[in-house]
Amino acid sequence: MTNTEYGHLPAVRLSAPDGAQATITLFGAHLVSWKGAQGHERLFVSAKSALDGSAAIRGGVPVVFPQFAERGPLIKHGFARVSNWRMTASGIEDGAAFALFELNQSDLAPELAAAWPHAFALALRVAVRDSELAMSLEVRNDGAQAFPFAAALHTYHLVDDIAAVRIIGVEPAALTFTGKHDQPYEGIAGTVFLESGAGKLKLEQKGFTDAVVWNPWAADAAAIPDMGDDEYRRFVCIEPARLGPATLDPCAVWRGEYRVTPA
Ligand SMILES: O=P(O)(O)OC[C@H]1O[C@H](O)[C@H](O)[C@@H](O)[C@@H]1O
Repeated sequence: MTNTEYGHLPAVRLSAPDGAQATITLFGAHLVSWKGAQGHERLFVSAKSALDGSAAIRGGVPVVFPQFAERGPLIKHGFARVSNWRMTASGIEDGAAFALFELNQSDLAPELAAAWPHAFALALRVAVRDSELAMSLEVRNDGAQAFPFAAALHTYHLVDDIAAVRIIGVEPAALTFTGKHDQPYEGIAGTVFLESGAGKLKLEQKGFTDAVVWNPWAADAAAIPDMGDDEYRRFVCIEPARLGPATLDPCAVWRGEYRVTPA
């Protein structure tokens, strides 16, 4: 693990024994780059993304918690992606480079903590090697009252051309794209395949019972200030999610796991 910067944001770089690398900003515990052993990038980040903490990063793997999108009173997708996390461990395990990031209520900006007054603790583990990205998200309730939450790992997969993308495992037939797509899929089986010009990936999730697939297409992309007009062609979001909201009892822990491997 080495300390680095991503834009203006403090970040850590993980280097696996096989040559794979990852970069994660402390702002959001946001995975912004996963490069295979040959140096090719697998995640999309917009060239127009804010990289100074003024807004969530547009791309990579935003951590969505404790609210999905605008399904509640909090800021869109919750506060996890716009809060500063702490890195609490890192190392090499099973040939992968890993790091652990934590966030709890006392890490939040006062207005964010006031808007969601629950004693929570989040732990995000990211592990990479050439042939695998493994992430887990744990949510713990350290308070005396149950709380509701939603969570997602809002992955922006880098693709050559959205028109050539096929997603298998969310709909009865292969999903292809000819326009805007923004669809939650509740209660999916847990294995999804992404085929694109960049190859075929197997996406596995546990604990995350749902998935959301999003591509804004041209008109919406043009209206998103931190996205280039043509950038929608270069990514598809497939988001392992627990849309719920789920309820977490005092002392209880919820765990979601996510694995990306070549298929
Ligand atoms: O622009 P953001 O707040 O990052 O949200 C980006 C997108 O996230 C999810 O995929 C939602 O389903 C979309 O409705 C939303 O537009």
